[in-house]
Amino acid sequence: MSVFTTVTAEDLQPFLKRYAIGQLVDLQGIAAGVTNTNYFVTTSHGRYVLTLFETLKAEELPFYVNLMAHLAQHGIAVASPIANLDDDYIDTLNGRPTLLVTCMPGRVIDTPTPVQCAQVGEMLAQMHRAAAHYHGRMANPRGLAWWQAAATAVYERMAPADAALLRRELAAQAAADFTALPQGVVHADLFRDNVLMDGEQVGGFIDFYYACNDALLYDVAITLNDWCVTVDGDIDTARARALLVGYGAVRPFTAAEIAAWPLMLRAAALRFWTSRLLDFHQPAAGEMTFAKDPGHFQRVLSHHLARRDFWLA
Ligand SMILES: Nc1ncnc2c1ncn2[C@@H]1O[C@H](COP(=O)(O)OP(=O)(O)OP(=O)(O)O)[C@@H](O)[C@H]1O
Ligand SMILES: N[C@@H](CCO)C(=O)O
Repeated sequence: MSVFTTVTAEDLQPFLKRYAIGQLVDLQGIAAGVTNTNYFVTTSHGRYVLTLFETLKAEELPFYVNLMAHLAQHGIAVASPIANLDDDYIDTLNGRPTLLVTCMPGRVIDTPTPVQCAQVGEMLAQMHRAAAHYHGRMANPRGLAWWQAAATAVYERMAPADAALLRRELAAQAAADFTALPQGVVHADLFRDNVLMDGEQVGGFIDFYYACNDALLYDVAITLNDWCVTVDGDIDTARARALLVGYGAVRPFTAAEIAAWPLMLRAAALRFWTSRLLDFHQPAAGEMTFAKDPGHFQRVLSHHLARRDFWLA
């Protein structure tokens, strides 16, 4: 469940008076998600999603919320933040910072088709273009230094062969330099469960709370590693090609990106291998965790290491 902070209709009515979105008609807790409390809020004007932030503080939110507003203004399929009558996107309810956004069409899908992957690739490239003039800045909080610290915390609990693979890959990534690649704002967590698909179209990208400034190619690799791999962690060629063609038709890959692609796919796998290892071996005290399988991203990485044919464009 993902209602950590309960909201009743009585709580919501005075809150909604601070907005211009009509009268409350219905309030439903949303079961999916593990980080924040989310509710569908239906008013006489339409359907919205209310998020109560359980860990992020109000002062940490403007980068993400202003980014969503910027992208929505440029026609990207993201939920559009709704401002209150003081012209603030971030408000407070039951002791938590809040955000009210438009409800996006579609649903999370488990088994995407190549056509859906192409649409996600196309929207991701459009998102990168639209974010090019976004003024907010955010260093990647889950970059190399974080992977190294996470690995240090879990090495001794890992099987020696797995720990050795992790050490080798961290050394390879420490020697890599992606700073000359095209940079910009990346979502950095565009897994299937952070995209609503409306049939074959992208209904909306959600959950921008890992967004940051980094190499654009990193975002492509993270997305492909989730949308276009089989259950055993190998690339599904048809889905991968579709996603890359969809992306490249909007923002063609540069020669430097093509050269960096094999190592970037591994970096993106390493990012989630290390975070899942940490969640698995060292769940944060008091946090409600549903640890995801770290072994999956170890297998994704191993397949990338064994691969000889890296097709990007
Ligand atoms: N703007 C939106 N329109 C429609 N549905 C939404 C919207 N935002 C969120 N949802 C629904 O709420 C669910 C949970 O949202 P989300 O994944 O952002 O949860 P979270 O707990 O905030 O984040 P996390 O994925 O990190 O656990 C989504 O799977 C989706 O069904
Ligand atoms: N998408 C991540 C969890 C949220 O960062 C994972 O599957 O490990």
